[in-house]
Amino acid sequence: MSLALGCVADDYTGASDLANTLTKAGLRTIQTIGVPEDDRALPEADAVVVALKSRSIPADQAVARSREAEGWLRARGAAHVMFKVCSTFDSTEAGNIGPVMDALRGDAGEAIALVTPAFPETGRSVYQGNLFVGAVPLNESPLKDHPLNPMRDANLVRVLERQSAYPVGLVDTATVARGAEAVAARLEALVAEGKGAAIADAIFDSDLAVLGRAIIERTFSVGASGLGLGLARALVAAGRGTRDAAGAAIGEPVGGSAACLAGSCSQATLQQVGAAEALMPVLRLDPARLLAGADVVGEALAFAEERLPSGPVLIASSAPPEAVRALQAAHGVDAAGHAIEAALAAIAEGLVARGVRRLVVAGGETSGAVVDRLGLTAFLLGPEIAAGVPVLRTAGRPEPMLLALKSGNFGGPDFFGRALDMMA
Ligand SMILES: Nc1ncnc2c1ncn2[C@@H]1O[C@H](COP(=O)(O)OP(=O)(O)OP(=O)(O)O)[C@@H](O)[C@H]1O
Ligand SMILES: O=C(O)[C@@H](O)C(=O)CO
Repeated sequence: MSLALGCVADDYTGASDLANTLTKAGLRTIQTIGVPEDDRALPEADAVVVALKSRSIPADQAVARSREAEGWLRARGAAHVMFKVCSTFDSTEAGNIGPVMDALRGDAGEAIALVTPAFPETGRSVYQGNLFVGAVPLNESPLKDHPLNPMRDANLVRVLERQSAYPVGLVDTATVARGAEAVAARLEALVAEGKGAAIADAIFDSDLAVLGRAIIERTFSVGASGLGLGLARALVAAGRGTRDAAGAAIGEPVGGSAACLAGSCSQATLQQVGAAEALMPVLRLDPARLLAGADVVGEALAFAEERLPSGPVLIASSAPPEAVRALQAAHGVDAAGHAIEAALAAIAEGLVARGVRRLVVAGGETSGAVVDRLGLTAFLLGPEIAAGVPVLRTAGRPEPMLLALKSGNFGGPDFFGRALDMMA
């Protein structure tokens, strides 16, 4: 395997989002769960996205796991490694974007990391270093109420400088508009100033194409799927891609029953769960009872077992911000989050034991818990359900499954129905 591009993603939904973008742009892409064993046979690929569940763990653990993933990718020919972060820069004051970026940049021998979470396809843009979600700055968007990492500052130069050991500069939109050479020159000027990273403005896909051309000969960058698009376009233009069919085939139907799990409390997911009530039986879990020791998992599996023969079900813990805050006040942010993730993962395992082979999961941390509990190790890319959300087919599992791992903020109100139709 000689990779054109290697990627280390800090959550599983983000990994599938990026793998989807790279596939559509013409790179044969595989998503692995964690760092594969050295003797693991993988299909030929132009790009590999190593998915980690490292966004919300202690920074030293995130750094160690990310460095191991980068080393695996470099050993398979990746000259450029992109650290995939959330398009809404999900992180806390302590990181983990800054600490992981500093470590991977050092391992890559890279003088400066270009950083941009811009992803115009989903309404994420960066202007003068400020991240916008749609028409509003990050700190005025629903991300200000994120259960694990509420985003309270839209200025990413400030945000990243608080997380990194190095000063952070800006490649502004006027520089990007002048093209790849101007961006490259700006990066060298920032290196001379002692900067270790640079937030790059990007509003349109064309800006991301400029950024991809400007850094493709560098060894390391940080971004969301938009930067992945820019890098992929630069690689395909240089003849490094295979222009493979963009996720057209997911192989033979996998059969079995279908189910949906939602752990995301994002505004988009709350709307999607509400819309799903018109399509299928929906069970809304009571996290307070779960944390009080009730057998919420057993009750949910009994609910599902009774109804799965008639069609899909949806089981959700998702709740609006005020309810999330009340539960966290009573039990703690991490304790509440981890307990609910573990419960949804146990429910997923029980659903598969009852014949589910098509599974839709909403939420990055939730997807990570579910995929780890099911012991899934790699995915092939299928067609796109919604921007940033592909159908995934398990690789290496005796009985194949189809999954959709939906980032909390992605997809329209009809997402669950649309996903199930495409996974039939
Ligand atoms: N009712 C609830 N109250 C409090 N926390 C909840 C509740 N339901 C889910 N959670 C927790 O909220 C967190 C949601 O994070 P998750 O990453 O799954 O979704 P997201 O952040 O919306 O998605 P993404 O990371 O893809 O943007 C998880 O830790 C989950 O356990
Ligand atoms: O970039 C995004 O917004 C998603 O891929 C993601 O990382 C959500 O957790």
